[in-house]
Amino acid sequence: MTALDELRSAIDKTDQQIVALLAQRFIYTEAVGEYKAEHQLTAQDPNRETLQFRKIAEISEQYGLKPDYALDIYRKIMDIVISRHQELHYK
Ligand SMILES: O=C(O)C(=O)C[C@]1(C(=O)O)C=C[C@@H](O)C=C1
Repeated sequence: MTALDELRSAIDKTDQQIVALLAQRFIYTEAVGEYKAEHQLTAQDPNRETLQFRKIAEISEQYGLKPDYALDIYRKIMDIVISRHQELHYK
């Protein structure tokens, strides 16, 4: 195995963990979406997002990750969640 193969194998293992956690997160956000639809709450909650983005930036710094990288990824994740909540709301 070359050094490149070893690095790619480590990336594959990490991707497996990321996707498993992402799937778990979407299970929770699906339940939030059902709750919101039932209680007529808006799909997006900017105050909650502000708190989350602050926390995500802090955690990124703790792990030596550029906060902008994590914030970009989380913006995308939350946009997907918001679209899904809108779907649940109007179904
Ligand atoms: O906590 C909520 O209210 C959610 O809908 C979940 C979530 C998230 O993915 O974390 C998604 C959209 C909201 O704008 C805020 C947070």
